[in-house]
Amino acid sequence: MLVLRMGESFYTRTTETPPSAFDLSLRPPAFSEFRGQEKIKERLMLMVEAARQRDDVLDHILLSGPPGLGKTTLANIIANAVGCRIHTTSGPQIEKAGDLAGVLTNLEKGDILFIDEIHRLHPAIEEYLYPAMEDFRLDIIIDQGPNARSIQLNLPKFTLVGATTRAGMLTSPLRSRFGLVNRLDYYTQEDLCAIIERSAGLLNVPVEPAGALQIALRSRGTPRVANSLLRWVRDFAQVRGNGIITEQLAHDALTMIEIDDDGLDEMDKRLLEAMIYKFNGGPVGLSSLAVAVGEDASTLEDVHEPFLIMQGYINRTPRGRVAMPSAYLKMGATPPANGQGWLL
Ligand SMILES: Nc1ncnc2c1ncn2[C@@H]1O[C@H](COP(=O)(O)OP(=O)(O)OP(=O)(O)O)[C@@H](O)[C@H]1O
Ligand SMILES: [Mg+2]
Repeated sequence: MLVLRMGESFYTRTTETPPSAFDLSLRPPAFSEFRGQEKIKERLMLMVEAARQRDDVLDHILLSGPPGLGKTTLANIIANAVGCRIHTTSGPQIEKAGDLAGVLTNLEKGDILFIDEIHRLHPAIEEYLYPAMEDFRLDIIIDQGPNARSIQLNLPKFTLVGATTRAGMLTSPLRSRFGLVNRLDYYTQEDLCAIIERSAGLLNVPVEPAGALQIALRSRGTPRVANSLLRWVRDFAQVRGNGIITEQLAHDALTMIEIDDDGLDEMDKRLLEAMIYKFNGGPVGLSSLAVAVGEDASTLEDVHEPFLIMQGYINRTPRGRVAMPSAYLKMGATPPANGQGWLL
């Protein structure tokens, strides 16, 4: 139950950290410009079409996956496709039940409520979401003690789009209330090349296909990384070249910021180095690794680890993280002959 004291008012805080102008200008506004994630796109387009035919509101949608793969972008595309307003907030921003009530009572029929980092919602607040999602109802208690009165607010039918980098941290009651759960995957080189060429077009920078490929190879399967590397290469091309992004120029530009041919950055390499030399290949716990490399554990888990696991450099076992043979080779070390570490 939501408890509001008399005189306390609902208020909305739907302002998340604004994305940079650069991000906004490159964000595809429609499904037709959103490259890759074909299965997810197809499902979402079908849902939008079905709702349109029935003149109904979209079912709730969960988008999960590592940072920078397009969750926020897709939420905005969905809102554009249904032609409704999108209200954006995030798990940590909804501190009190009143915050949620403020957000929910601001919605109009068909609106999209986008909750980023939904896994960080407070469990007590999550409970108010259940009836809101299922029956479009909010149960509120006004005042306390003998004056307490219960009020039920009917909400307009809305669509909740939740985004999370940690689908595993969502409680099952919350997860089960989403009609469609989508997990975004890392992008292929081909898709990344197309995204880079599109962004380059918007930025008015000529890019040769081989130049785009050099950037794509180092983008860790992530459009956000691709766009920020492109921005750096554009600066480099302007100052050190003739403005055109060729293969050689992209290579020189990316070498200057120490991103290797496999897209590993300094922190990835520090992580592998620590695993191999400090922890003898593992198994090692996440918090020990975080201390060893001087990085926040959740950043390691959300950003670095999924990519290193996908590339086969490390593995996650019940006893901790272990370095795989390719990690040893990458760092110029010899994998242990007895398989200690990675075979555990
Ligand atoms: N499929 C795509 N095609 C073109 N550009 C894309 C695509 N996906 C993402 N982008 C670009 O990548 C950037 C990051 O995407 P977005 O902000 O949607 O990621 P996110 O999954 O919400 O990340 P986070 O988990 O950090 O919030 C955007 O600026 C957008 O321009
Ligand atoms: Mg986002």
